[in-house]
Amino acid sequence: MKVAVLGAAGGIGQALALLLKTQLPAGSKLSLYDIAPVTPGVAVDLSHIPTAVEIKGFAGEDPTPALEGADVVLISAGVARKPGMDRSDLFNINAGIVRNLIEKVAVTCPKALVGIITNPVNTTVAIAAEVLKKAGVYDKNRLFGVTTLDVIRSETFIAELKGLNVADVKVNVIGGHSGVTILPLLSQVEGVTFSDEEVASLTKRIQNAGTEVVEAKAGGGSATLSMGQAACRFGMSLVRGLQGEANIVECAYVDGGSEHAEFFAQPVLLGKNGIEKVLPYGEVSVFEANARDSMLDTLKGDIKLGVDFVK
Ligand SMILES: NC(=O)C1=CN([C@@H]2O[C@H](COP(=O)(O)OP(=O)(O)OC[C@H]3O[C@@H](n4cnc5c(N)ncnc54)[C@H](O)[C@@H]3O)[C@@H](O)[C@H]2O)C=CC1
Ligand SMILES: O=C([O-])CC(=O)C(=O)O
Repeated sequence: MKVAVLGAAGGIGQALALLLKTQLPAGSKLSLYDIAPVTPGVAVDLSHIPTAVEIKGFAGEDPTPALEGADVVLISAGVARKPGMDRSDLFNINAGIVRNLIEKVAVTCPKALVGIITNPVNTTVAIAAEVLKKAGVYDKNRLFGVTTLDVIRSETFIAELKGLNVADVKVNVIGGHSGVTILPLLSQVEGVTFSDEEVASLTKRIQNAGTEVVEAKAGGGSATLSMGQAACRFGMSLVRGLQGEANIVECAYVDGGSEHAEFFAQPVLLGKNGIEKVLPYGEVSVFEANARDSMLDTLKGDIKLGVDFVK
């Protein structure tokens, strides 16, 4: 099993690489790439951790050596938000970065499962799909926008509010990954009920959680450590699925034939070819149905921006 992290010298990339070095199955290879010259050094640093995961670091303009033979590619390369910015403000820089990296993925490891972390995810995933289509190697079951941070935040905040053991909290988060497009399905959480006020305030907190971190870091970046954990959870689920483990389900932003939009975050069953099955997200409350329907113009606009960028 070979996992490549692109953007590996960054805040998310380093946290993710550390977690993968300690959690990937024995015999795996971990390949780190970033334009930053420190990247081979990050790999040397991590190589001193005693796990049976072989790690190599690559810097410079060309990610090809890092991508050769990769089964899973996780991409966090790009710029992060500062206070006052929206995720969509990152489009101008990150769109081109994702396009260029995916062009290399298309040539070097077209069968890899690709998880896009780089914002704005609603748009960068559409860019990746268009690039892969142009190259003639698009497989909708192998491309994912990583929305796991919305899921782990929801788990954490629900457990805190309701005094639950966080390990027991399961929640689907559907839609996309920014503002109103993030929709936690609180009505489905087992063993608890929420008042209308709690639903409204908790939904808003989950939707704004990225901004909560951006403001708390006061110009020093956005979520990196919690995102490292989220990306590790998602990446490990991709790996487990590839290894044939049963019942691996994660919410992710995918081209899953949704009636709502071309890309939509919902639960997917993972397996040896990526998505084995797109799962229904289940019953929703009236509040959730309204929130879902009213996000769609925003989400579709974000997707169109990505498609138009490549076309
Ligand atoms: N999907 C999600 O839930 C989340 C997404 N993000 C996004 O992840 C991205 C990365 O965030 P951080 O790690 O905090 O940023 P960072 O600035 O700490 O790291 C980004 C890294 O990307 C590298 N980079 C830039 N251009 C590159 C290229 N062409 N090829 C390879 N590497 C390149 C930089 O050298 C840097 O090391 C941002 O776009 C951020 O908005 C952040 C948090 C959550
Ligand atoms: O908010 C940001 O810019 C980073 C992000 O996507 C998140 O923390 O959910």
